[in-house]
Amino acid sequence: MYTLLSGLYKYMFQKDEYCILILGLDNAGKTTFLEQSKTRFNKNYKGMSLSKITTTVGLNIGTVDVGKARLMFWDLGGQEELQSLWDKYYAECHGVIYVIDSTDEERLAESKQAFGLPPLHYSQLYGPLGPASTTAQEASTLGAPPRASWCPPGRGWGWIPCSCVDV
Ligand SMILES: Nc1nc2c(ncn2[C@@H]2O[C@H](COP(=O)(O)OP(=O)(O)OP(=O)(O)O)[C@@H](O)[C@H]2O)c(=O)[nH]1
Ligand SMILES: [Mg+2]
Repeated sequence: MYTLLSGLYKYMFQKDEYCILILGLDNAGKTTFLEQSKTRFNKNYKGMSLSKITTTVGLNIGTVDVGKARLMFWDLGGQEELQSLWDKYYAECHGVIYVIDSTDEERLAESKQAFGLPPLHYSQLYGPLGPASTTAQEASTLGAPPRASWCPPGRGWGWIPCSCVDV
């Protein structure tokens, strides 16, 4: 009886958990995105002032509940010396959000290079990365690498222009 009830409870209330990496160059807006997501989706969360966000050394972890899903975000530091740590998290994550500051044209090439990691890293990814929301051509215009080099075959991907400040 206990097993039955606990199974029913889990079915009704337990959320599916997914780990999402937030990557991108330093100053791209990763932590701002995480703070805004927590503020927007977590009812009782009192967001910190965006002006108080400083560069991330290590990682920030944030949880956001969306419907029956619990998203555990890992926001990693984007400074060059920290980028070598990114691939240590791929095997554990279900998806990646790669943040690019599209107004920082001088660093678009650098951003593309930082994400254009060897296919080996990406083959460790599993789970859908999200619905396709734009074409490869549009992505390419903004400096994103061609899909084949950064998204494993059969995985979903999307390209979503947004602002994390004017929301
Ligand atoms: N205009 C504008 N500014 C933004 C946006 N997102 C972030 N910023 C600003 O960009 C700066 C850097 O934001 P962070 O969130 O600290 O960047 P980060 O990617 O976490 O940087 P690291 O922790 O160093 O890797 C801050 O001054 C933010 O206010 C945005 O959507 N629009
Ligand atoms: Mg940060």
